[in-house]
Amino acid sequence: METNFFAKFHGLGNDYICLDEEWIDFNLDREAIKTICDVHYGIGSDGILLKTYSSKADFGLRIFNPDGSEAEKSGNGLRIFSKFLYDYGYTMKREFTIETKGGIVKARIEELTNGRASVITVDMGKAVFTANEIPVLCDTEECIGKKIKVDDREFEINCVSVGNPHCVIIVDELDENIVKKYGAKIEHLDIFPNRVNVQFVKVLSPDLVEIRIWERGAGYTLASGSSSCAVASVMVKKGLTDRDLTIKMPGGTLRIQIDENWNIRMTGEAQEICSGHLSPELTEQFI
Ligand SMILES: N[C@H](CCC[C@H](N)C(=O)O)C(=O)O
Repeated sequence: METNFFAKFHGLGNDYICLDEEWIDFNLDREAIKTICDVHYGIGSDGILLKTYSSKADFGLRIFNPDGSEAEKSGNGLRIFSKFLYDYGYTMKREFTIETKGGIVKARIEELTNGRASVITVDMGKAVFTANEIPVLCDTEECIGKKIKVDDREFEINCVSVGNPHCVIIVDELDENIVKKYGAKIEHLDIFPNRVNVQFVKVLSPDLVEIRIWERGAGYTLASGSSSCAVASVMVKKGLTDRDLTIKMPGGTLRIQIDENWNIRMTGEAQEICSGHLSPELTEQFI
């Protein structure tokens, strides 16, 4: 590994830049994150995955959104990070643990293609519906099937945490314009003290749903692993699907399995895009 080395990956079109905290010579602060994630002043990305030391798991991971905020969990991010660890020789194991701000998860390299990780499974932890653990301000213990009004429109929301907070809205038809207009407003509602990720979901069959995503701190993305975990948990809670289901997104599909104790397993692909070094003219701004 060399100083300021980076590798860029995507998980179903949700892209991330991997950095190793032992190999960066600048301060990865809010401004640095926003610049690196900017498509004009930086590389461009839906976020940064920073490899850190962990005393509790095999590896540590910090997850940053392109607005500079830090997330507790990222499903696509965890598959990508697992691939980064395996492909770049940080581990020879096919199964290992990763400590995130939202808890310790277990990753498994399911398939290799040409010796590189291609399909990864992550045990993402448990779905939590208790309102004050999400958090969401709500007059009942759980915020399931609650009606809210946003400007001129009413929505029925179902809130869940999978380490990071989510607001799931079931619709008959998916409309990208609605997602972009109201996702941004819902993200910042006062009832969500830490903001929230928003998903609109259309049920297609007992084992297939389609979603559109507005991510906290990132906006409209083509796919989201933790969103898929959140949606699957709400679907099972409301009895709308099987416990083993496929989530269809613009960027592709993920398989999610929810067990009787609300443990979530996510399986899907991750692909490398490019690698290289951040130039001194970029990083010297942040020393
Ligand atoms: N924006 C999210 C983190 C990234 C989630 C998404 N990219 C995924 O794959 O789970 C948050 O602030 O909680």
